[in-house]
Amino acid sequence: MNILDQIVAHKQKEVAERKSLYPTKLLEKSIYFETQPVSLKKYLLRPDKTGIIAEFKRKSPSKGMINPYVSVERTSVGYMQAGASALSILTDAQFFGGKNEDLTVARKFNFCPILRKDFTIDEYQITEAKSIGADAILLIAAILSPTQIKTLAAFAKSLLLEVLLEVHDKEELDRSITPEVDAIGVNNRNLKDFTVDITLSKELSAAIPSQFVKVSESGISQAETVIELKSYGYQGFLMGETFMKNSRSEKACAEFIEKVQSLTVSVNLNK
Ligand SMILES: O=P(O)(O)OC[C@@H](O)[C@@H](O)c1c[nH]c2ccccc12
Repeated sequence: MNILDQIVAHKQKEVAERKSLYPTKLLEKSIYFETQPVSLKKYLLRPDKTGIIAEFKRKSPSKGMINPYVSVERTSVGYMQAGASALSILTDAQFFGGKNEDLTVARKFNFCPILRKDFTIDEYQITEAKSIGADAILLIAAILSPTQIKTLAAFAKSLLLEVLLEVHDKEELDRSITPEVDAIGVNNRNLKDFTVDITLSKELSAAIPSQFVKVSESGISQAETVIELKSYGYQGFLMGETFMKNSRSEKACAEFIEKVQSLTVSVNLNK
């Protein structure tokens, strides 16, 4: 079984367990059902920001342990102070070392949009995302049918959550695209074998209709890459490891963003 199949098999069990432990009715009592979410889309389009979605990720199947003891409070606040446009918080425990509480902590200390990064296969997880204070959820085309994507995205919208749809090739993009989603993320990492190739974002950019915000995901480590991807129409850049592999992830993020900003100034001067 490839890793993606293993994750989905585990998720199915986990969701079934959670459903009986914390029924939907209980989740709906959360205060976050009464608060207005912050739009990820809007923040990514703000001209005063760089479009970086900074991710909090302790470990991953591809890299193993990255930064197991790091503080979510310090990192998330630091990411936002560094000028990130949004946060992505991995809540999967088994494969990424995350938990729902990480997102709740980030929510408590930040006003920015927060993407709940998990492997969503069931409406229950969307209610859960809302209940912990998320503003947006991820749907991964590789693990969902087109009908599931449409239904799950519509359900997210009904809870005023935005949807980032992740694709890894043209075929996935063509079959999964639906007006219910807000942004399309091209994952440069192949989730089946972990190879990373940024050219994928460049190749797929023209095939993404302009009504969707374009996000390039994974494997970005150079400020120059962000500038290049911007010229291909990308407005969002999802970055985890480049920041998280440093003991002071927020400092790495601040330095990266400064570099992007100074390169942006020189690109504009040369126009
Ligand atoms: O750490 P990186 O290479 O900067 O990648 C971040 C993010 O794109 C990656 O964590 C990711 C993209 N899609 C996912 C789906 C599930 C879990 C994780 C991911």
